[in-house]
Amino acid sequence: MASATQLLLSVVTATLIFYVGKFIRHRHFYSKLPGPPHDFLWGHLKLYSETLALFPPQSHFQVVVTTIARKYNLPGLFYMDLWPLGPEQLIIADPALATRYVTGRILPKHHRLSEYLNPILGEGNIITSNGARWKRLHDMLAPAFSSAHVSRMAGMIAQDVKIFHDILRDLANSGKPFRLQDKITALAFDIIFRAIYGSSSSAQTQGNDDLDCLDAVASAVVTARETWNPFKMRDMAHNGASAAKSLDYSITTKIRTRFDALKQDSIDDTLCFMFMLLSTHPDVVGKLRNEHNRVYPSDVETTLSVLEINPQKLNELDYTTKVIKETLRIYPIGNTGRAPDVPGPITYKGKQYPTKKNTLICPVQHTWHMDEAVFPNPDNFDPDRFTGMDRASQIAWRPFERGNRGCLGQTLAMDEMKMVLVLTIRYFDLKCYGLKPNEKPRVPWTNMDLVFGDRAFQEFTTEAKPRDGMMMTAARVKTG
Ligand code: HEM
Repeated sequence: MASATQLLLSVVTATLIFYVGKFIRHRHFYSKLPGPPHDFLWGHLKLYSETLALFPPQSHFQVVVTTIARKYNLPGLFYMDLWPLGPEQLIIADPALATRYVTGRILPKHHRLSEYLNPILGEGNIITSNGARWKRLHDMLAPAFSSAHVSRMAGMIAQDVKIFHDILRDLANSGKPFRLQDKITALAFDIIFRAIYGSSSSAQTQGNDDLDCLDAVASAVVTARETWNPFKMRDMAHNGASAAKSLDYSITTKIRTRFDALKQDSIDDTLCFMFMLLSTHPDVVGKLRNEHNRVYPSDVETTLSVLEINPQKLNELDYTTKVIKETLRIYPIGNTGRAPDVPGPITYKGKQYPTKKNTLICPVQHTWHMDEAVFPNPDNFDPDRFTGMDRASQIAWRPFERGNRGCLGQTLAMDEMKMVLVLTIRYFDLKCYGLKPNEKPRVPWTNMDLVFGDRAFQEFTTEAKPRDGMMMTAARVKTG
């Protein structure tokens, strides 16, 4: 009996020694690497959570990384030791290094992305796949998003955007505040549905069950991520699975892998932030209106016809493109997470930086998009900064990421956002509703919250979303 107890004690002691040894080796390894102050007990966990607490609830981690990079003056590349709650991260904050490592090579997507996104996007989706599976999906989807195909679809897209225009007109007539995000999400869903299946989903006018199911899956996964309560986690897993089952049932007649692309709601996030920024920049709105009046007829019906007949005219919208680019510079919707293809050092400025099999390589666009050295006065919404911009800054703009794993939907997204602006900005003034500007800035690198309150900070759901659905009011622009 005594020997059984001794045996048990030895096993417990050996296990303890093993884990303490592992802990010490791990923390020691990261304490020697470039990064913010490292705590032997907490690694960077405490710093991370203290920095996150500076922001409103559920803020996107990219603002945490930017704050830490700025506070501790960490240019280029640094490590975040979030073990055991998260993988150790190698943050890339230099766009040139991102170009070298993410554009130049196809580093595999990190398994953490699959763990988080697969419950929402489905197993084997293009965003988290690697290798032959990704190649097959990419080759299948790429023609649907080519410039030529998007151009052919422009007329159909314009019709959906016109429905959005009509909805705004009714809202302007009513004067009632509304959640802009809901309206734009339905628009984006209609368009992408049409792009892939060639028919309308009528999400804007009648609502759509598939869209509701998508929302339910995403919201269950996000709630499960935010809670420590095991019962709530279980309930959310159940809710998410049953919404996903309904969705799968509803799309059995459609090609599942293509459906994955529907889960891109990045366009509506971007448009919400664009209208938010425009609401306080009448000078930018004036320039947009001038450009649209120069390229298109003044009335909405004839403009719609031109959009349908001659979609190439969208390429003449130089300033409009800059407005979209500037919005995505300040509010990128998220970033990629890669794993080293072969664990080994990354060479940067002549020095070598180690990676392990599990290291999450994270180029954080937001951090260099808000870097004074790359984009001067980064907190200013200034579309004209893209005029005559030097090559380094041009390449540093990477909200769609770049290279083989860059966004397939970029052309579609840009064209859609241009059409939305063309069919709205000359006809409506949109104003933020219920803003509560902060009295002092939450963090030193932005004053946006002095104007927009906590809405200035993107919320982390599946990507970087607007807070509270971006409540707005619309008013019709007086002509003559
Ligand atoms: C403003 C709008 C958009 C932004 C900012 C954006 C951004 C991105 C980013 C950053 C990635 C890389 C993700 C990663 O590496 O983990 C990506 C990938 C992708 N995006 Fe987008 N996206 C947008 C709209 C769209 C749209 C409308 C579609 C299509 C319906 C789309 C389809 C895709 C696909 C299929 C990929 C995966 C490409 C691959 O892995 O080969 N995106 N997007």
